[in-house]
Amino acid sequence: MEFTYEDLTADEYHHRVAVYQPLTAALRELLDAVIRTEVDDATVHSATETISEVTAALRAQQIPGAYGVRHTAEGRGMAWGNAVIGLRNAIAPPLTVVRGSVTDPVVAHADVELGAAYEGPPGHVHGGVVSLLFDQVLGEAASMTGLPSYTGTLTIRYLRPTPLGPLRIEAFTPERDGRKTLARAAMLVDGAVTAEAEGLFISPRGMTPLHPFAGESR
Ligand SMILES: CCCCCCCCCCCCCCCC(=O)SCCNC(=O)CCNC(=O)[C@H](O)C(C)(C)COP(=O)(O)OP(=O)(O)OC[C@H]1O[C@@H](n2cnc3c(N)ncnc32)[C@H](O)[C@@H]1OP(=O)(O)O
Repeated sequence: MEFTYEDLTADEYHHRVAVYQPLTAALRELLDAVIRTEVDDATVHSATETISEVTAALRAQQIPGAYGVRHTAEGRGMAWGNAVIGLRNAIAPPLTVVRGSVTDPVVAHADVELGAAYEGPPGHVHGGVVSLLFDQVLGEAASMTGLPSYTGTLTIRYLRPTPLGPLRIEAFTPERDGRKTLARAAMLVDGAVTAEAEGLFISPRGMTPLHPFAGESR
């Protein structure tokens, strides 16, 4: 697995954010519209053709595979294809994880609003999506102990169905033991817990330690 660096100035970085964030937001709107539309067949056929044309235009110049996990020389994370936080990924909710201090009782949190694209049970969030969100927030909380870590084991306790709409995830103080870190988190809707998660995160041998950090993912 390779993490790459992009030699971007801060201005170039912000320029790319300004270019791609609206594109991703527009596509996210499109995903929602496709699920909820009730227009006639001719309009659907016409929309399909238009979308194919847009896709062809974007494919005119492409990288060969996935986006990868890139960082700027200043250390800004650019996991822009990431399934949960990717700035260029319209299927990412998107989640912005706000990290505080590793000594805070809630070390990290994320607020997100999930719409029709994340449905499992009627009107409620798919269980796999709940797990997806927890994985990212727990992983970021675990990595705040100084070692970036991969998920070894993830256990979710689904206490009640989580309705689509706004929700919050809070991660609590992680417990590090060498290369292993235990992280816990809760999912809340209107202040009531709908699910709890516990994950064991393991840092592969030889992983470069991070300085403890605060801020936002992406
Ligand atoms: C300014 C810059 C900002 C940067 C900001 C960065 C933020 C960064 C945020 C990242 C946020 C990511 C959030 C998403 C995280 C994913 O989604 S990661 C993707 C899913 N996970 C994977 O693909 C992991 C796949 N597995 C592996 O790569 C390897 O099995 C692992 C997990 C690295 C472990 O391999 P290993 O190091 O060779 O393990 P090994 O030496 O055999 O065992 C070490 C210890 O762990 C235990 N262990 C090993 N595997 C497991 C397991 N699966 N379960 C439980 N225990 C295990 C062993 O029993 C052993 O325990 P002890 O005997 O020491 O007590």
